[in-house]
Amino acid sequence: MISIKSVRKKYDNDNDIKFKDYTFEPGKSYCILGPSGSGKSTLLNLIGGLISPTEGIININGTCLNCLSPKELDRYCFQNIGFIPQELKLFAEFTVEDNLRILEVEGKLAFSIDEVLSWVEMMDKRKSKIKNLSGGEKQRVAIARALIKSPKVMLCDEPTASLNTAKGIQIIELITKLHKEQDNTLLVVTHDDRLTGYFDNTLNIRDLLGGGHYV
Ligand SMILES: Nc1ncnc2c1ncn2[C@@H]1O[C@H](COP(=O)(O)OP(=O)(O)OP(=O)(O)O)[C@@H](O)[C@H]1O
Repeated sequence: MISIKSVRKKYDNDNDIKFKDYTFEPGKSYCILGPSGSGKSTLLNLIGGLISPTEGIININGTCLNCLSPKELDRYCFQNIGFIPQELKLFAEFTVEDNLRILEVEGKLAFSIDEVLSWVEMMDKRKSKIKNLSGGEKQRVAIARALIKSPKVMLCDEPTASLNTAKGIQIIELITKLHKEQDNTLLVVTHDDRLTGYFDNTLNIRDLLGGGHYV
């Protein structure tokens, strides 16, 4: 279960975003829709522990994220959260398998590289450098990288943004299929309203914003 309570993020330049209290149920998938600049990435980054709230509490399965020390937070997020950012942050000069292998220095991985690459149908590209892959293939590597820890929470920021419609749908089908198999809680933020049918729940970011920014 993920709950946000009285959460507010005030950026240095006075952008001030307040979120309504909300609980995301365990094992469910959520699509959060909203236009550019509406606060989708802010919400995801807060839940993923990448940024801290100015006020409020973010609780994941009984752990208050913003009560942890920076070191505890790093460890918690590594073990419990699979994050697929909009900019995938893969190492372009490294091979597919080396992009996964470098995670081993951070901690024990739940699955083998072979397992996760077979789930995302990338076994034949394991020796390819990231810079030589298509957008959809890179997205598959990012999915494998997030899943290899068997996280209880999966967060995806605009997973179809750089893909054409057919490839985008394939990626969403893959993410939601793996979510069901792995029984994690899945949050996908997107501006693309063609994706809504693939999720247990669809929210508009308006439903989650509590005034002060987006009205
Ligand atoms: N680091 C930052 N410093 C200051 N303002 C920021 C920062 N990050 C985001 N913002 C502002 O907060 C608001 C919400 O941004 P956010 O990135 O969460 O929106 P978004 O819905 O994810 O947009 P997009 O779909 O374009 O990624 C915007 O007005 C943005 O300019």
